[in-house]
Amino acid sequence: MENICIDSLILKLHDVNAVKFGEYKLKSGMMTPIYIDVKAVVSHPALMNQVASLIYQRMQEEKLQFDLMCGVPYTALPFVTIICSKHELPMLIRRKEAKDYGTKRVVEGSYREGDRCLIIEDTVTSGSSILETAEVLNKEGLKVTDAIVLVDRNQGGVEMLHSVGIKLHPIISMSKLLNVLLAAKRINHQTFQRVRKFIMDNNTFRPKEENASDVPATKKPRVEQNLQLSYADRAKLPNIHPLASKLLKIMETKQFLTSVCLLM
Ligand SMILES: O=C(O)c1cc(=O)[nH]c(=O)n1[C@@H]1O[C@H](COP(=O)(O)O)[C@@H](O)[C@H]1O
Repeated sequence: MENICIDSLILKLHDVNAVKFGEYKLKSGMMTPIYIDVKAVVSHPALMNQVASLIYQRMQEEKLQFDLMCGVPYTALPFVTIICSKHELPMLIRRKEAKDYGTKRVVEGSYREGDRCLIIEDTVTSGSSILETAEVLNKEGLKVTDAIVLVDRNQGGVEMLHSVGIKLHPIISMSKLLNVLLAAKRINHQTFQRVRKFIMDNNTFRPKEENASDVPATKKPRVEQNLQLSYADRAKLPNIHPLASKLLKIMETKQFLTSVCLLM
């Protein structure tokens, strides 16, 4: 029953262009062949309600204990509003920037020190956006132990958040999404394999002991994973030094010319 529901939701998300294939830039700066654009759902009220119901269903299945709910700004806000209004649950709004007038608050709503706050997010890649919101809530004296996400891109967000004591509960995983789209012939085998490979090659999480310098893994992809990329792809990596990028581009051209010479 749950599977049927998730499968049809994935197809509806694809119908409204909330699942995009092409070349998109992630928050980390990395280029991706797939982008989950949950914002597209806001113009489809029936789908909005369905997503909100699935999030609520997940909260119940996991028997999550909390005093308040908060969405990661901005896409998750309408879903949290629907859930909190329908089930009469208290919610908080986290501001991205503090106001420089009025109350100057970064978290709007009523809460007490020690209250448990459940975080809701639309898409997770590295988990850094959820962590950022959790840190803001922690500074206000709130506790965050759990978060729910509509789409987990399977790129290390669950593991990263686990390492800081937050349990992430994904509703749709990237692997499930790709399998459903392939089975429904919404994408072909080539796209399926290309996106799957990108996801597998670009896990953003590195455990603490490996990450000795404490640089976030999102900003420091695995060297061995990068070596599997072509020279051209390595030249496009977000934190590549401009000189290294130039050299890699030259190497790509040289490799191409060598192949042409060999063919002649
Ligand atoms: O930039 C992203 O990583 C990203 C990928 C995607 O497919 N869809 C998407 O909405 N995002 C954005 O990236 C955020 C999650 O990335 P992390 O903070 O790395 O987990 C989301 O809050 C979105 O703003």
